[in-house]
Amino acid sequence: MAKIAVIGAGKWGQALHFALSQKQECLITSRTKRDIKNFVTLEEALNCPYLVIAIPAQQIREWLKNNFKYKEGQKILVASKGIEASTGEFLNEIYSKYVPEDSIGFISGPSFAAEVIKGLPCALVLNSTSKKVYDKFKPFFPDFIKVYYSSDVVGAEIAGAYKNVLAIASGICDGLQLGNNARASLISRGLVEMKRFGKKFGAKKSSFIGLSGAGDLFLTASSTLSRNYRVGLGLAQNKKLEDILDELGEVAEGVKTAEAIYKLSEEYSIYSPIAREVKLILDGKHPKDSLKDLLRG
Ligand SMILES: NC(=O)C1=CN([C@@H]2O[C@H](COP(=O)(O)OP(=O)(O)OC[C@H]3O[C@@H](n4cnc5c(N)ncnc54)[C@H](O)[C@@H]3O)[C@@H](O)[C@H]2O)C=CC1
Ligand SMILES: O=C(CO)COP(=O)(O)O
Repeated sequence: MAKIAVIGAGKWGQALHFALSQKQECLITSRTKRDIKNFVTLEEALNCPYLVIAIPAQQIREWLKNNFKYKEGQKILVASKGIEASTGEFLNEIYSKYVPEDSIGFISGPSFAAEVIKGLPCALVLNSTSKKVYDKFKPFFPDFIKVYYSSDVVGAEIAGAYKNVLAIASGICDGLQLGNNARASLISRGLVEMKRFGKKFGAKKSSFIGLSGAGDLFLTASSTLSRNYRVGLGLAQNKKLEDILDELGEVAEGVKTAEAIYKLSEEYSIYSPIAREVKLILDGKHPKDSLKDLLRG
């Protein structure tokens, strides 16, 4: 009987399923039936003692409410990266109503699904307030993934969510052909910005200079493999957001997360100029006007 199951068969769920199938049998489930080895019903997946949940951040609250009942002893790994836009709540806060804190972990770090599913090497961080969660999940991972431990759940979550917004900004920067200097400036100021934001919520500085922050930011903000970066490219071409997202056909968490960061920054008086401009561009501001405001500010 399989011990571990992935919930959500999007790009990341499938890549994690591939990775976690290297050393043991791993089940997978999603809303619609897929032709994937070891695809099972949701009920069967939920009976496993180890679950990896890879559904988009904005859908998690509803999904938990409708489908999830924690079983004593279960360990949960959350693979999503985003902040809920309607409430500004972090994922660990949403999950805390369903899963005991010592039984849940959050994965972060640079990891394009398209490379993981080819078995290319990468390094991730498993963030949990309980090291036991890391000790339990680590043996499931294949040799091509190095998994580090951190207790900074909030820092990892903020870094993973914020970098998606910065990747949109970077895509806009490249789409406008502003050059390599501009992109490097944007990324490094973005790193400072996400660290400042994280500090307000108790995140550790080290998470931002490590894999969860700089690692994932450098990756996502400089590659067309990133959906968020591609959203930025589209915005720079004055395409409508709706059309960009339709064409993408996959989730770009930065779109909703920009809204969440904007709201939280207003509420807590945090200076977040890049995230703010991304939110305004998503709402229709011209990217060139944003650029002028950022350079002036
Ligand atoms: N693709 C990647 O390289 C990586 C993605 N992530 C994160 O993983 C999460 C999922 O991303 P992807 O799998 O890439 O997105 P995707 O767009 O490829 O797939 C999303 C999946 O979630 C499912 N889903 C959507 N709404 C649902 C609901 N209400 N109930 C149940 N399932 C639902 C969809 O059916 C689909 O299978 C995101 O938060 C993303 O930021 C994290 C690391 C890498
Ligand atoms: O989080 C990711 C890589 O670590 C994936 O980024 P995108 O969602 O922008 O493709």
